[in-house]
Amino acid sequence: MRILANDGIDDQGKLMLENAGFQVDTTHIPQDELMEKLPQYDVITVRSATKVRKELIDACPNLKIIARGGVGMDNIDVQYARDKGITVINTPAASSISVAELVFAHLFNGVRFLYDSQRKMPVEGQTNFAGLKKAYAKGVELRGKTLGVIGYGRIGHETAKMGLSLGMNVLVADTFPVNTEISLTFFDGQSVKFNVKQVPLEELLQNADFISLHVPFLGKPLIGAEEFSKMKNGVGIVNASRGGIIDETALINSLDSGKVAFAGLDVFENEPQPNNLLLTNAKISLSPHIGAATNEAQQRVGEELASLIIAKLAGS
Ligand SMILES: O=C(O)[C@H](O)COP(=O)(O)O
Repeated sequence: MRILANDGIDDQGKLMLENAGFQVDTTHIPQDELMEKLPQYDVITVRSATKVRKELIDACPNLKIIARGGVGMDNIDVQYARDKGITVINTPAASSISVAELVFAHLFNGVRFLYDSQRKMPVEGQTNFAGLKKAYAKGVELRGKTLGVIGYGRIGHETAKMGLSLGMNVLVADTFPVNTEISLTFFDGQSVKFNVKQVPLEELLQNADFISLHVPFLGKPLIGAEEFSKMKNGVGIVNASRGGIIDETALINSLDSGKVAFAGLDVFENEPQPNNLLLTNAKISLSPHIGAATNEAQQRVGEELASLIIAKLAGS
């Protein structure tokens, strides 16, 4: 059995697959060469970079598994592949903590203007230290503020948990009723139970000081001009889920008007070449789709993928 790990796989996961007798190839094959080369493989593992669309699936009649190391499967024609008898798997839980931590990196960045101060500090060796100190004197604390979590799946849950740990009040909005109880376990093993409050989206928009999005992209923005108009003045918003969930033009307008104080963006409508107006906006904290890009998350992803592939192919 040959496995193409086209967007890489953590060493431990690779080793597990090799120990199980699979040949694992980690050489990246460019998208336009996959039609020709993928038919030699039984399994392809991808992250979000490689697209596995209908034409590619049709070109690989012997493909047994498409394995997504990560959560979002919008780069794969999942139902089409399944209809052809191909197993499609992902690792929905492995990266939740890492994504939630990135959300807070953006939030801390936002409330203390780090995204802007880092751009301005090294001005040709002539940093206006006192001026900058004054410019960034009005930071705010997260503690005691209200965090609105839109989408309460695994990552939303982890984000809510971190918010509670920081002493934030947490509102969640989801299309389904959710279990609002959260148990926080500390290093000494003690657990304390807290509750988030589930509210309609509109109520969340009106009451949250900070908003974090954790929903899939369903073809049109969930947050546009109308939603921004309902938010508190000076709200901070973070999107580490999928590009397109926030209408980027509406976001820029809301930042310009001061309605939104700052945004943290890990994902963009146009990846890998986001709109330049976002990249150069002084009120946006930026990262290049790295929510799951930690050693720990990628190790968990690799091990989980390997286990799933081995379980599926064992004996076949
Ligand atoms: O859906 C995901 O798991 C995240 O967006 C991470 O995507 P990546 O594996 O391409 O970094």
